[in-house]
Amino acid sequence: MAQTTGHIRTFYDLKELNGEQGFVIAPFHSGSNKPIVLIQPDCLELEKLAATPCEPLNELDDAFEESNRDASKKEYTRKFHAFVQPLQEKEFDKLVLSRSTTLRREATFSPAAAFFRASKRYTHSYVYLCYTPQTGMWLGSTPEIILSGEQGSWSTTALAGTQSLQQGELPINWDSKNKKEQQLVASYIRRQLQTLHIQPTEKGPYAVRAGELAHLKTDFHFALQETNSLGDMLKLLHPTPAVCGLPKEKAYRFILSQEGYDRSYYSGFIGNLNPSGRTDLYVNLRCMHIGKERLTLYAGGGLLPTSKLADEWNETEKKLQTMLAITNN
Ligand SMILES: C=C(O[C@H]1C=CC=C(C(=O)O)[C@@H]1O)C(=O)O
Repeated sequence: MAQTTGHIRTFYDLKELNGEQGFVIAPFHSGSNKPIVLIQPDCLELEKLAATPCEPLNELDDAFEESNRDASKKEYTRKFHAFVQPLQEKEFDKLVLSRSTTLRREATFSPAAAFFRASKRYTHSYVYLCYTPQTGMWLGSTPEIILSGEQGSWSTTALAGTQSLQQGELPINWDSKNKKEQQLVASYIRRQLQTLHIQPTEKGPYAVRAGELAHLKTDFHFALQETNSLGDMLKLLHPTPAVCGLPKEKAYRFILSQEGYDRSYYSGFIGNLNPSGRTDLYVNLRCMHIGKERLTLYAGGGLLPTSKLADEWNETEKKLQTMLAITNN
């Protein structure tokens, strides 16, 4: 889908999405040059656009690429200790530490071809390719729903804990760290829904696939009497402890000040918002920013006081593979 005419809508508070309809891309944290962007499509047949010359990627890309340097293993190690210490001192129950890595964009790289490769390969995930002048171009394959539904029937999920598939199959056993990591997300979601007097029905936790990885997931199903406050609900859910931490506000501030780089649209959310039709919004994970000269890939992982540096680093490496695997033919 595409919006070919009119102004693109931008917002700085999720509440402003109440009553709005369109395709949304929201950052982890919205600020002066990181708006929540709402595309209101007027064209659903992209073939018709093929004849229209494309605008070149705008200047934002250069600034973007400048501010997103790689976090080396050394830098990651320093941050890992800076995150684990307050966890061990019980200031936080959970913190998600993430990083980005940058690759040179090869002349042969085609965003559309990468999108089709991802769609074919990641049948269990939501695969998107999105460009707006405000956000630049993003491609992702995410396993995590933040809010989906239509009419009276809605759902959200608690997805956390990571293991590799075992000979292509879902693992049966999960260690206590992974279980705890996911339980913290599930109990946060329960609490947030309770503040709206919502008593969801639950399914899980159960193991699900995301590319070559497996996660633990709990589904929460609930009814909504009216759908004009989806922005309020998103504000209540985002950022979940699958990408942020607990306690929420304190963890959010800690990450913004200590993670040392701008997550941009990684770990925000993306998808269709339609209060009078169907909504399907996903946490923006396993994604990359496609710049003029560089590709910036993102990945993070939930830390608990017991987390081990080598395991967490390896987990981010594996998550980065999701996008790496589709950048080459
Ligand atoms: C933060 C990410 O994943 C989240 C979703 C599933 C499992 C996660 C984990 O095991 O840490 C993360 O909470 C990411 O992919 O960058």
